[in-house]
Amino acid sequence: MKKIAVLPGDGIGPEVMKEAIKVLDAAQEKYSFELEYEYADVGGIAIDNHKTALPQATLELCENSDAVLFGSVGGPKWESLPPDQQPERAALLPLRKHFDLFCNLRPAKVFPSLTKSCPLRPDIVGDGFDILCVRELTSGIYFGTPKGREGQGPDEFAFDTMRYKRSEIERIARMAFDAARLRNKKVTSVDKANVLTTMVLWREVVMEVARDYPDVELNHIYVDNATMQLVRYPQQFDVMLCGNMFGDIVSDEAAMLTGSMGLLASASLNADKFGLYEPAGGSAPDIAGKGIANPIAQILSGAMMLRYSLGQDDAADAIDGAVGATLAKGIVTADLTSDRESAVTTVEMGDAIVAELLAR
Ligand SMILES: NC(=O)C1=CN([C@@H]2O[C@H](COP(=O)(O)OP(=O)(O)OC[C@H]3O[C@@H](n4cnc5c(N)ncnc54)[C@H](O)[C@@H]3O)[C@@H](O)[C@H]2O)C=CC1
Ligand SMILES: CC(C)CC(=O)C(=O)O
Ligand SMILES: [Mg+2]
Repeated sequence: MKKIAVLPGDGIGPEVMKEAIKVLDAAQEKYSFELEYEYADVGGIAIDNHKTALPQATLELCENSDAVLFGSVGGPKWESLPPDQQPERAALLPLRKHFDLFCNLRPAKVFPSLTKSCPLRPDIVGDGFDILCVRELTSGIYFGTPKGREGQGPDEFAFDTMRYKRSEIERIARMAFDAARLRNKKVTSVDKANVLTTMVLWREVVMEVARDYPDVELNHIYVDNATMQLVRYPQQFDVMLCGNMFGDIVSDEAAMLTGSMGLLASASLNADKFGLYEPAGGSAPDIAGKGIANPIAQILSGAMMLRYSLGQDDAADAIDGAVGATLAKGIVTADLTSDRESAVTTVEMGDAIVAELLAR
């Protein structure tokens, strides 16, 4: 029996988490394994209930679990709090740091039946693309110190520090090259080495690591060009290796190119392969509570958890297959169609994926 810390969080988090658990329950039934779920508050709901975004009990639950399934945190209700008490900065970033989850995998792949939902022109999207964004998650400008605000009036200023250690770049680069070896053997390192000193070091270290992977092609691209090339010709990319901030931005763009933010799952792993699994998107306050959020990113995050932390590859493959087959039947949530009348709800999408999984 494996223990899973389930942290639904805020906004659409609890809605999509319910569907992911439903699918994981069906997978257990079909593939005869057992998961024990323990739920805990995180983010805004934890501020409301426990006066802190990351209660000690939640952290201890994660420490005592085999994996963490995370929804999303944050929203307008908590935006007026001091920045360092807001859910994203006070819960998600500390969780990532605490478990040293430096490797964030975000696979953006077009489901064949969704080429119509892709915002690119049909002649550009063609048969689709398959990109793995490998994002450094525990360093860079999101974590560098000092950061702060000083002064007053027109002279008031604010600053963040972008900092990367050689060892931090090396370990994420190795993850990217290892991943590329199992795919199409191409790494594109996204940087801004023409301007940022940290990115000069980034490029140097990536080139050094590349020497150990002569079978993998390495390219470098500046981040501004990368975001443009993604919409011009996404098929040119296999593995995109990014620092923390550029990976955050590039992966949202890649998600939308597959049809919706609600499709992009992610795994955040440490060196021991302990993982936190969450959709790449946020709490989507604009649609929260309406029952229309796409649960697929959360469901596929559950599948990634089965694959990377729990050794249930067959069940993970079956969930991936059931999602693809459901979409292929034309069953889509509102984010994937302009014909809102035909869209299914969050719950109906979860039910359809469960039915497909059990029928396979
Ligand atoms: N990992 C996390 O917990 C993250 C939390 N956030 C937080 O979430 C809040 C909202 O952030 P936004 O910038 O608006 O980004 P967001 O990703 O929550 O939403 C951006 C757009 O994508 C849509 N969207 C996202 N997920 C969807 C889904 N599953 N189905 C259908 N549509 C979906 C939303 O409706 C919205 O129009 C903020 O407080 C932000 O800080 C943002 C990103 C990650
Ligand atoms: C909310 C941020 C802390 C993170 C984010 O946008 C992300 O990880 O995609
Ligand atoms: Mg983001």
